[in-house]
Amino acid sequence: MGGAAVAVLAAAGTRRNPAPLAFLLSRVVRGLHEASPATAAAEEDKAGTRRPRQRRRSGSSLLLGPDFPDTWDPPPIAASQTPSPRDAGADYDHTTTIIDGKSIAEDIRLHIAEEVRQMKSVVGHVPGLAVVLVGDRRDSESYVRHKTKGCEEVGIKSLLAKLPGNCTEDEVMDSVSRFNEDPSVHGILVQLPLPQHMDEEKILSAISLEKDVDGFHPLNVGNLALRSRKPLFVSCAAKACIELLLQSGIELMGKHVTVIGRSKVVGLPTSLLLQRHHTTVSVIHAFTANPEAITRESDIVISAAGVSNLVRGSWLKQGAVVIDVGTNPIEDPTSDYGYRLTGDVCFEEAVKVASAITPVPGGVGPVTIAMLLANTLDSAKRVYGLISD
Ligand SMILES: NC(=O)C1=CN([C@@H]2O[C@H](COP(=O)(O)OP(=O)(O)OC[C@H]3O[C@@H](n4cnc5c(N)ncnc54)[C@H](OP(=O)(O)O)[C@@H]3O)[C@@H](O)[C@H]2O)C=CC1
Ligand SMILES: Nc1nc(=O)c2c([nH]1)NC[C@@H]1CN(c3ccc(C(=O)N[C@@H](CCC(=O)O)C(=O)O)cc3)C=[N+]21
Repeated sequence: MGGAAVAVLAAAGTRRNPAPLAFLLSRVVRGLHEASPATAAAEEDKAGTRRPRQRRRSGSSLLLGPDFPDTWDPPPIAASQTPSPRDAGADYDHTTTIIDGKSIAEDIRLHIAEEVRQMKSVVGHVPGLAVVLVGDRRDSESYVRHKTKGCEEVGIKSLLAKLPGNCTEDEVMDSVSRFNEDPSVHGILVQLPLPQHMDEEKILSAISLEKDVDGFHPLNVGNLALRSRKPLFVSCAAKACIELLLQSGIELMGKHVTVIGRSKVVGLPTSLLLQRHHTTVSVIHAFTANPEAITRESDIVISAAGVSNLVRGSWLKQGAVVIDVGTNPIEDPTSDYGYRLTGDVCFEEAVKVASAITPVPGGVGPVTIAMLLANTLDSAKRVYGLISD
């Protein structure tokens, strides 16, 4: 293979296959929805930025928001026969697409901001997201800062309960209860990991099902797994992985996807969500023998193990698509915060083999945060009767 050329998949206009944004909210939100596309387009024209991409048609596989579950329905024949522009495994002169998660997240935030503005004008309220942060892990503090900034950008009210690492479990439970009862809060996220002396399951179970924007509640996970069921919320990282693939024009149906990791935060919900998109899923975990034999057979590899450089170039089939969820802080005294982030994938090797790959940072992370905002908006819409399910 010759040297890999690298293209950045960025703004909508330059995307090879501007797959319609699997967009939020839309159809069932009368009143709110009707004004949305025109207003957003007008604003973006004014700002000289891009137009929103087309919404998915009814009956196709919507991912985000209330229309989520029809991903079980077979896609229209025409769509399924459309060859992917970068069919994984195809023999071609190699150009690797670097999938730009920052840009995709920015698009999503633009749409959310518009919906929030309309919600405010129609019902006089904005969505609210509450985060419970225990301890002072630098990476957790950084993610929470990103969440707060994201909220500010789209007009979502953000609340933070910051507790010391040596606080009691009851104090954390009290914060959760307060947010459960606060009508201005529509989503609650308890930042993980919690300190070791705390019972994570007990604390997460205390979050009201209707405010479980992380999608960790057993009913949400169970409904994600069951055909014909509708979870209220789906894990933000899982949604981010699918959104990145769809936005990059990668056909999912019938593809062999390997997910590395089986946690409730990423691996498990991602493998379940992928099945709703008719992929064949292999799951690799810490006890899997010879994982590289499985990834080498895969059209798409999604890694969420939390292990730097786990996935080497030799683990990938030529032309595979790589989604690197791993976000691993590595000590680095030369960096401002004393650490830098690496993914699970050895990027320098993988970029030579893959047809498309997400970087770390700037790949899955920003889209995960955008999905958290989307879940919070959906939750508020349910409360204010703007969703009919
Ligand atoms: N970018 C983003 O938006 C997000 C990034 N993350 C990042 O994703 C990574 C995973 O997060 P999370 O799921 O919460 O982590 P967990 O530690 O909860 O889960 C890790 C999973 O990976 C598996 N695993 C660990 N080591 C190996 C290995 N050597 N080979 C194969 N599988 C392995 C584990 O297997 P087993 O079950 O057998 O123990 C487990 O299922 C982290 O780096 C995290 O920071 C997380 C959320 C969002
Ligand atoms: N209850 C809970 N829900 C979570 O979803 C959850 C959690 N706890 N605990 C930790 C993991 C990790 N996670 C990330 C989210 C965004 C970025 C992100 O935005 N990353 C940026 C860089 C961030 C930075 O520079 O610090 C990027 O990759 O470009 C990363 C990681 C969510 N998690």
